Amino acid sequence: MLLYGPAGTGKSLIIGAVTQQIVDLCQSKGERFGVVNINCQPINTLDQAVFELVQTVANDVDAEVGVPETGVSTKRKYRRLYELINEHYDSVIFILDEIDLLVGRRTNEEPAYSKLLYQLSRASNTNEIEGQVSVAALTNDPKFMEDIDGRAESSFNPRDVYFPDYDANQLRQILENRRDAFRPNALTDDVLPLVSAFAAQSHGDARKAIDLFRGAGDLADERDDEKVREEHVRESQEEIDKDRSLKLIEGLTTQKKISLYATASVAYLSNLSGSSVPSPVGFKVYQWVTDEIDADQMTRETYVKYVKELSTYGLISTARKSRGRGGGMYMEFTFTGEPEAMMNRIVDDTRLGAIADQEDILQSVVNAQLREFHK
Ligand SMILES: Nc1ncnc2c1ncn2[C@@H]1O[C@H](COP(=O)(O)OP(=O)(O)OP(=O)(O)O)[C@@H](O)[C@H]1O
Repeated sequence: MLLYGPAGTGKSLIIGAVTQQIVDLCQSKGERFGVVNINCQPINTLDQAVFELVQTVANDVDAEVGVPETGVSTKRKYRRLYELINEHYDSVIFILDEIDLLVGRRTNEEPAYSKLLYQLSRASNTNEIEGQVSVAALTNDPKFMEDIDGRAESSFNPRDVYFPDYDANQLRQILENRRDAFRPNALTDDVLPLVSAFAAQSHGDARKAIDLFRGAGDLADERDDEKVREEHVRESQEEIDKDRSLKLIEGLTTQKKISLYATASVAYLSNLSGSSVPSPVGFKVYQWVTDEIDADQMTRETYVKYVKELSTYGLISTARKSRGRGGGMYMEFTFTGEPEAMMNRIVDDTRLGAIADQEDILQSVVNAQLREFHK
């Protein structure tokens, strides 16, 4: 089977629940049904994946692993895997969670997941495993099968099971079952519908819906409020959104980070009221910062382009302004979130740390430039 769909739509949960039912059913008939479940995310190579499978089975049946992790061929590991399975199970299902992440080390070779799927799904045909073999591959990637080798595709040839996003009703039912995480009567009536509606609107991910539900509870708890109310849900959602946009910053190139940092510092360190940043001032501060840390210096157009780009992430808004007759036009940047939080996020991982240590000087540069601009 190929279980695919976006994150948090219940793929792992459902395959776990269904196989548990099969295990129980088989047990009542005196059959041994093995469930061999691994998550491929931390695994780098085919060899490690096979070893992980051996370990998982050995653990489950309380047997010796029987092969060393390194220093023997992958073939030996497969052999040990089949040996353990033949000894202890009548039939088996391999569950390979996050299968698309098992790519292996070499780029121009058949990916590791393709080889693994090929081997496991044909192990029954080749009699390496004596009983029935099922393979369930779980992935978020709808195009997963496109990268599978033709040979693997014809032996794996899965039945597709698609897991769509949950809608608000489904999320509500899922959360209903988690009411017991709260004290009796702690939830006001609008909390569950609101969490479900927010979660359905933005992603349909049960894991995130549960996080939001818990976040609202945490907030009420921190404030010693008797009940969890709508406002706790809204604030908790705001926190999550804020954190998400800050995370975006981490992925920016160094030049974009410097541009954003300089602009944010004008908003944060300005002695003037209001935190909008005229682009000529932002650019002067940007030049000062690049000089200080000895980084390349882009033109003013590029600087403005970089900062404007951030408005597409909703971090800032931009407006065109006129300096009055004969003064020309400039852009004005206004931060939607806290400029200080952005600056902190940036210095976490760049050379800009050196600038953060001289905030006094930066502040005087910012204010000198602002005075100059408004003269
Ligand atoms: N139908 C459901 N009923 C109750 N809880 C659910 C349901 N679906 C998902 N959950 C909960 O949501 C969380 C995520 O589910 P799960 O790990 O199964 O998703 P997934 O589709 O495998 O996601 P990923 O691709 O991110 O691994 C888990 O805590 C799970 O218990």
